[in-house]
Amino acid sequence: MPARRARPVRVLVDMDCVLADFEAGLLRGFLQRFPGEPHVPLEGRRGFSVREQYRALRPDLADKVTTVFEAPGFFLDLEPIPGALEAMREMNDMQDTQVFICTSPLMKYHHCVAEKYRWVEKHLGPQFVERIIVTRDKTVISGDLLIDDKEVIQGQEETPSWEHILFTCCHNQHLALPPPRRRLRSWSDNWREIIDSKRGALPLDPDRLGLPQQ
Ligand SMILES: Cc1cn([C@H]2C[C@H](OP(=O)(O)O)[C@@H](CO)O2)c(=O)[nH]c1=O
Ligand SMILES: [Mg+2]
Repeated sequence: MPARRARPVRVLVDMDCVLADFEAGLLRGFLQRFPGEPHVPLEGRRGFSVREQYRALRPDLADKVTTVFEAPGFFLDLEPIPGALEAMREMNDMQDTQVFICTSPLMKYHHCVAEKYRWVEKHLGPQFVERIIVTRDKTVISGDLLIDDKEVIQGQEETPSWEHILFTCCHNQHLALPPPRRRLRSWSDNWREIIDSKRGALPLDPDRLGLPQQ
């Protein structure tokens, strides 16, 4: 039997609503900017798109809420999700584990992209800046796991290499996931077990088994 070398588990971690608290920042910004207008409280959020839910509340609110997340400083000032920074550091130090931050830019990318880089440098340091992947299409990025709050992730690749782990967020917490789909409820949940569940599927490492190398 040809011996194959083990490869690390590659984990792609989404940024907004997984590392950075987009939803809380958005609500805070909306209330500051439009104090007299109706808003959607976090416990009332449904569906990925903030814009669509504000549009349903009142059509002109769609453009108003958009000005909040397109404003300079919005992405840079987001608070980290509880436990996210510690989890990323621990994951990055784990043996046989590769961590990447896999994030999509807004179509109006002007502030968003640079601020995402600055946010990572500020909260996680320069070694994580090297791990940033910015893409509008996450299906073409290869990995074993993608931890992401967006319910459905589609793109050019119909069968992405990763398993999508839905990270729980106010807008997706009520969704019933069809099996075998898995969730990570927060960074206090069992992310280590989820990573380890991918190790069994990897080719065996001959060094560890004491097998001759080829
Ligand atoms: C417009 C919008 C963007 N975003 C986030 C998702 C993307 O980041 P990420 O891929 O890091 O989750 C980014 C660009 O769309 O902004 C939301 O989470 N909700 C929204 O309604
Ligand atoms: Mg996200």
